[in-house]
Amino acid sequence: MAEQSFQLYDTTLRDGTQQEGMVLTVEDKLAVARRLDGLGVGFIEGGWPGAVPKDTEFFRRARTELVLENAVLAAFGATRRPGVQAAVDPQVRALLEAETPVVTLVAKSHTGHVRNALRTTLAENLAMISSTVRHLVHAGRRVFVDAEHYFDGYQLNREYALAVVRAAAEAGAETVVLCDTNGGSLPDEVGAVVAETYAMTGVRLGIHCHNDTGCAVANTMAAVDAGAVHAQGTAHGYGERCGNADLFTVAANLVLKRGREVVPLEKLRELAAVGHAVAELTEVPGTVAAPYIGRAAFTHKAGLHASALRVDPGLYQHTTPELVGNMMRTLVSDMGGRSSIELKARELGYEVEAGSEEVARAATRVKELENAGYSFESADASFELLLREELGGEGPAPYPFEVESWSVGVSGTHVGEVRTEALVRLKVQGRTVTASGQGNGPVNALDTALHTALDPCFPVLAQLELVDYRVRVLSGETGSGAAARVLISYRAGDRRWGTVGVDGNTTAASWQALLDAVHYVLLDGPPGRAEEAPRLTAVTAG
Ligand SMILES: CC(=O)SCCNC(=O)CCNC(=O)[C@H](O)C(C)(C)COP(=O)(O)OP(=O)(O)OC[C@H]1O[C@@H](n2cnc3c(N)ncnc32)[C@H](O)[C@@H]1OP(=O)(O)O
Ligand SMILES: CC(=O)C(=O)O
Repeated sequence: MAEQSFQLYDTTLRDGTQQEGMVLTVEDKLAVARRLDGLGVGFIEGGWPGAVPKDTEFFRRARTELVLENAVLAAFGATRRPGVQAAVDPQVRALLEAETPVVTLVAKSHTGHVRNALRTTLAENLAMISSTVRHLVHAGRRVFVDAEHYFDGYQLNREYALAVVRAAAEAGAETVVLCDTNGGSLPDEVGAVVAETYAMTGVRLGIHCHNDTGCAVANTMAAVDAGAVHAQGTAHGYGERCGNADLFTVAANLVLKRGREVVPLEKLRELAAVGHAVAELTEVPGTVAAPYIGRAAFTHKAGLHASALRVDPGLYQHTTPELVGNMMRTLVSDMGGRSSIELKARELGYEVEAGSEEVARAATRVKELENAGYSFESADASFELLLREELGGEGPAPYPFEVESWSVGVSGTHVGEVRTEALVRLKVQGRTVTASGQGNGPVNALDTALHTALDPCFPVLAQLELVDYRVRVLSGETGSGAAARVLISYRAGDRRWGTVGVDGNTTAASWQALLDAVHYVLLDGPPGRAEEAPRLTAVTAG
């Protein structure tokens, strides 16, 4: 196929919203469109005006509220109904009233669908495609045709599927997009059908894949390799049933693996940020292990991986994370060794060497503690405290307060009122401070009491916000017989970190995790962490 300009086409706002659980307001859709435009995608399909009232409203508001710098807006809809003129078909009129430069028409290309779903003749379906495309082109629209069920239709009746492609192109469609609507095709089949279709029609082809065999991205890449010059997808692969091809993965693959700059390289660096922003807006998170942009995409847990990564990150990474706005991370766990500790320590800002005794001690302690039920993967603050103890070389760091005692009481009344009260007794700067706190449970009450006691002396603690609390019962899983592991997540400004506690008693495990958080902040963890300062000096400064 001769070199043709490549189109990256996003259908998050149409096919993406066909995903179970995805409900977007017009405001959400406008915001998602702005983020995708910022990424530099070529086309944004906004919805189906005339069919979905919210989408009609989206296109109405888009005229004044959506200023796109990169993308061209497309309205999606069906060909005219059988036996009706395109000009008077209300849905075709709604497509024109959306006033978008591009209209994408879904058209049947599978004879079974024409006969059984549309309940019309094969000839009338071709006429529906031709007349609708001509009508829209005549009205000044660029028209793309999504040939629905193309791959299944091609297997059933190749001549008819090809006739649909020709009819659309001859009527003026700019691109005919071959759709694996049921998502059941495999890459070799998709590649072969795209190549044959191009060889027999010479029409500019696109690809739209669903993920029902887990092959939507692979099928899209196979289609591109076979000559498709327009690829459709959705953010995070959102979409009907198992979803669509993930547009973020497709974009990164095309740019980094095929050298097709479907988005500029500098925009690709925003891929992860755009992915997270879209997930926030839709409230449907992408998967942690999503290629390129997932939190785990460049995260390393195994010790042997860490040991090679110290020498050369390319040894366990297929590309450079920064190219897609991601970063390499190391997890500390019982599956790591000294190299994992070194890499994690460096990530946290400490200059250490895997060969040092301190690092070896930290690695041993992590293995022992994890065997006793701790988990440091998401408790980076607790790990940093452990590391500092080892690097300081003098046992526990000198915290600026001591715990004398703590207690929690839960009481109830005959009318069902439940009261939880915590009492803490601390030695702060030479004085004994007693404080109480109430809460909706023991952790909340202890947290309140700690803040009441400490915030007046250490105002930085006021920024510490407990955002998540998880408890896992460990019966029989650990060497020590400990019963509960508590993980607490905190936020201060835009920083997040976690702590861990393990004990036979859930409240005592929670108290450990709460104390770690306070210690961490007071030993110059976030907030107010001095990024530039060598971390080790802070240990001795206490
Ligand atoms: C493969 C895809 O994902 S394409 C996108 C699919 N998206 C959607 O369906 C979301 C928006 N859809 C809707 O709001 C509604 O289904 C509408 C407005 C399109 C149609 O609503 P209704 O008229 O109430 O009918 P219903 O939802 O039962 O759909 C059946 C009708 O659509 C027709 N139809 C089905 N596929 C097509 C098509 N590709 N082109 C034209 N008409 C079609 C059927 O022939 C049937 O028409 P009939 O009632 O005149 O016999
Ligand atoms: C058009 C479309 O969404 C499909 O065929 O899957």
